[in-house]
Amino acid sequence: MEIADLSVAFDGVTVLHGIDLTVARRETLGLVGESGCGKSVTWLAALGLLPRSAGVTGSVRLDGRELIGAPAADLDRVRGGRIAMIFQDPASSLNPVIPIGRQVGEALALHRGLSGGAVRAEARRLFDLVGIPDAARRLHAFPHELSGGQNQRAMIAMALAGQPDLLVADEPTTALDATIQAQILDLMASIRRETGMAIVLISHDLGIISETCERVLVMYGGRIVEAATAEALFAAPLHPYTRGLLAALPPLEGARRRLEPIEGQVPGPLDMPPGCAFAPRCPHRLGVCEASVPRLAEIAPGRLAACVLSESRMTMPAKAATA
Ligand SMILES: Nc1ncnc2c1ncn2[C@@H]1O[C@H](COP(=O)(O)OP(=O)(O)OP(=O)(O)O)[C@@H](O)[C@H]1O
Repeated sequence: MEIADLSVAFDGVTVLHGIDLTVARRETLGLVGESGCGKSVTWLAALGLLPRSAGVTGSVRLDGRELIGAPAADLDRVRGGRIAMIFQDPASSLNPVIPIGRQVGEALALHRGLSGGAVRAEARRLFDLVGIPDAARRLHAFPHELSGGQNQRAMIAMALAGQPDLLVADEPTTALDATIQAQILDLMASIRRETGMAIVLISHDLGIISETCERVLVMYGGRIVEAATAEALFAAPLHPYTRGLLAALPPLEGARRRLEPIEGQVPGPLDMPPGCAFAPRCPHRLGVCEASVPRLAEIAPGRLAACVLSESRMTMPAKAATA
């Protein structure tokens, strides 16, 4: 999937500013950033799921075919078929008055053209695959009869019904407790290994991203501010915002240290500063940062950052760069 110069405005106020990103087959891509930075809007816009009133410009291509402005019937085939999306709160995404088996069955009929016994057999296979115990009985259950973790597994089963090439998971485990969270992430990883589908994981949690994703995009103020492999990003983050996110994370190993919060708050779309959106919170800001928006530049192969200081950071010893 190739997204180019994707922008979104609500009531004339731009919230997403020219996003460029690609997702390759079988890849796991993480999208991270604080609340309101545009993670969800990027994907809702890409899949044509925003309200009609939203102004969406740019290009979203799947295997070269443009999705922005594509006929509704084409988008219906893509959504759920080629690309599936799961959300934070399974209970609000599932229909509360329809047994979950039937909801999975509808997806199987729509995207795979199955009917009758074939639907029941495949729904059961999918429930087994996502680890819902006693699948035959649970297919008849309503969402309120299942736990949060089981409902999220049912959502994943529904997402898999169309055999998608790409699964976009928007905070899929935020509503779940820590052990169930780990199980759901393991489940997604094992399904990816089996099916070869790509996964885009949207999360505000860098820990989850580091464990799950090969490549990471960091978003701030409706823009991508850093892009790198997970390994490079966690070893030596370039953008001061990424460094701030990492400094605010409790270390799992080594000596305990005081966590450093990022002072201030993410600016809303109406009070976006004129230059770099992070400048008002940045401990290293220069005059130039407040004057113009820094370009997302390739600092090294596969490493992009939108910060005037990132080039010099790249040449600094790692210890100084992360300080
Ligand atoms: N339907 C809408 N109408 C108006 N503004 C919206 C709408 N949807 C999102 N926004 C605004 O777009 C911006 C980006 O929102 P988005 O939901 O993409 O952020 P996010 O990074 O996914 O945050 P979160 O982690 O809280 O979901 C925010 O300022 C939000 O208020």
